[in-house]
Amino acid sequence: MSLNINNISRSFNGKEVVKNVSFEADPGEIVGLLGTSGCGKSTVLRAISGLDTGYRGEVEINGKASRKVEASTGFIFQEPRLMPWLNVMENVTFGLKGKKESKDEIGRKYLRDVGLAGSEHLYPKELSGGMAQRVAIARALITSPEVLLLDEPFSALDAFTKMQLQDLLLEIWEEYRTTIVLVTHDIEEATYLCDKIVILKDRPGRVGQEIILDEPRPRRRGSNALANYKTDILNSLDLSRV
Ligand SMILES: Nc1ncnc2c1ncn2[C@@H]1O[C@H](COP(=O)(O)OP(=O)(O)OP(=O)(O)O)[C@@H](O)[C@H]1O
Repeated sequence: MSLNINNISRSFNGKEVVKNVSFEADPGEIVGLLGTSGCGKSTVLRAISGLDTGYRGEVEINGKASRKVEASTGFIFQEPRLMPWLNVMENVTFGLKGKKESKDEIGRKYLRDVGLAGSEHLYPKELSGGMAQRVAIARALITSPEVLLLDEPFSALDAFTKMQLQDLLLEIWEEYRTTIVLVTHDIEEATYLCDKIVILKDRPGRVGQEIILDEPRPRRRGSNALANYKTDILNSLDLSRV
């Protein structure tokens, strides 16, 4: 599905925090929303998601204006937000209708996809942070979303788990070709994952620059090409001397 974000502005208590933000995501594209803390990334994502409707401007999904949470949209947040009284399988299949056996069969497929086969009966308190976030990814995928909105999904994880889950996200994207909008403040993450990076800057937040990453996958972390993109981003954020 395509996304057209047209001139989104948002004020809270009379203070504008995001101003005239516009960008597009083509079907199957991974678009990063990158910027320093407080520049309005989550505010823009909440407008796209339909969770917030108090903005000016327009969000178009496949060419159609939308101001509600669409069934075709999946969410992954910074914290997994699992229900502690439900086990892994029950958390993942919670939103599905139908008989338990058929729900469990679908659940097993998505748990396999995220590398959690065999963990169906564990409860959230028995999971590591990375496992819990894998459950959250499976829960988002099980509704077959055509758009995935990710708000700093890996920022609470240690560096190694973060890299594993970034690769998992790419594997999943290879299989489902979902359109993805990823909010992040992690420049390495953005350059490793994204086809396009929309840089938000200033207060109120506005689009500073769009960077197209014309770089085939699989990408190599630490490659010169990605380092060059990182320099471009730091320059765009006026952070190259920090
Ligand atoms: N519901 C709200 N009520 C009042 N102010 C808000 C609300 N939501 C966001 N803001 C303000 O809007 C600004 C942008 O917040 P937002 O969370 O979108 O930034 P962000 O770029 O995602 O930051 P971070 O990277 O730290 O999560 C901040 O100054 C924040 O305090």
